[in-house]
Amino acid sequence: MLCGFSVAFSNTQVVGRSFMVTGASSGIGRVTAMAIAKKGGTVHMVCRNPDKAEEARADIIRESGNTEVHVHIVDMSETRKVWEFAEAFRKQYSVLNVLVNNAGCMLHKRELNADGLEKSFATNTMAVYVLTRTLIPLLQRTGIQGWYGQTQSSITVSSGSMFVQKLKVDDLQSENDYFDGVLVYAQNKRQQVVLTRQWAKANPIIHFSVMHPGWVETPAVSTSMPEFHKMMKGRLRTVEQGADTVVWLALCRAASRTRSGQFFQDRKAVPVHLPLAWTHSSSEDIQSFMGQLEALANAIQSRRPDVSSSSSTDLSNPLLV
Ligand SMILES: NC(=O)c1ccc[n+]([C@@H]2O[C@H](COP(=O)([O-])OP(=O)(O)OC[C@H]3O[C@@H](n4cnc5c(N)ncnc54)[C@H](O)[C@@H]3O)[C@@H](O)[C@H]2O)c1
Repeated sequence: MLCGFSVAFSNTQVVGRSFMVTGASSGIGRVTAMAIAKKGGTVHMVCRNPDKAEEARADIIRESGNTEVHVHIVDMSETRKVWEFAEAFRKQYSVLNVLVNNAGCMLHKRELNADGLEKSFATNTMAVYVLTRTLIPLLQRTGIQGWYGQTQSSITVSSGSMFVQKLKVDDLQSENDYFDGVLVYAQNKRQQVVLTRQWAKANPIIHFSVMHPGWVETPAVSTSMPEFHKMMKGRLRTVEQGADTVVWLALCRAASRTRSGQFFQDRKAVPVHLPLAWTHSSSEDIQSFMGQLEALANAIQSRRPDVSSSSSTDLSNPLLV
């Protein structure tokens, strides 16, 4: 079990550095936002529920004494809203040092967002893709502007469930088979791992990482996997233990000196496939996946605003035909 932060790390201060954490009002995201605030960083909390977000913000300010904590209300399942938020943020702020893609969900019913995308995919994959892609120029600019010797980073909270999934490229919207929310979630988490590798290759100035927090006592587990939660009672990690590697990746210089694009567990880079696994992807599949995300993102960006208010169940949606 983890034993907490190392001595060198406990001396880290990040005053003046700017961090964005999605899903920051509860669980791992909230602990991460708190840890950053306590080290003096500016925190941008991206949350869906305004009341929970304000309650978390007030708690973080009270406990950390840091008032540089800001709330942005965004429903990450709504791809166009994510893009609009990221665009506005990129224009409004001149600095972003670290992006933590933490918001995630496991849904047990297939539902579509206003863009016609399946909501688990939209939240876990498309939101991460659109937010990161839109903010990469800001992360790069921040590096050029003067954080010499300090790397800008993007961290994505994936899951160990991705180990049982091979990237599937022929049904990103989970239209063809019975909708199994656990498998769809695991597939999305594999997609995050693939994305991280591709971004690392394409953007050498930024440090990309993706990680598994372990199995953690959070609302996500108790509400989405009640049976698993019951079975694991007393054996789940505390939320602080679950957030440890995210916080380490976000704050520690040693973390940003590791090779970009890797998957971390307990502060260590580990292989993204189990021994003898069948989960390796061909380069054609990876290119197809990246191409599909790019096409979806471009289609959403180029749509006229009046079209985005169409019905969430509109199967004639141009994005999906
Ligand atoms: N708890 C675990 O055992 C575990 C294991 C592996 C991976 N994870 C991952 O850790 C991350 C954090 O989850 P957690 O365990 O802290 O649970 P949590 O439920 O406390 O946190 C999830 C956060 O994501 C936010 N979120 C979900 N959908 C959103 C949406 N549409 N728009 C905006 N925000 C949204 C929630 O509001 C919440 O703040 C998730 O990505 C999850 O998949 C958790």
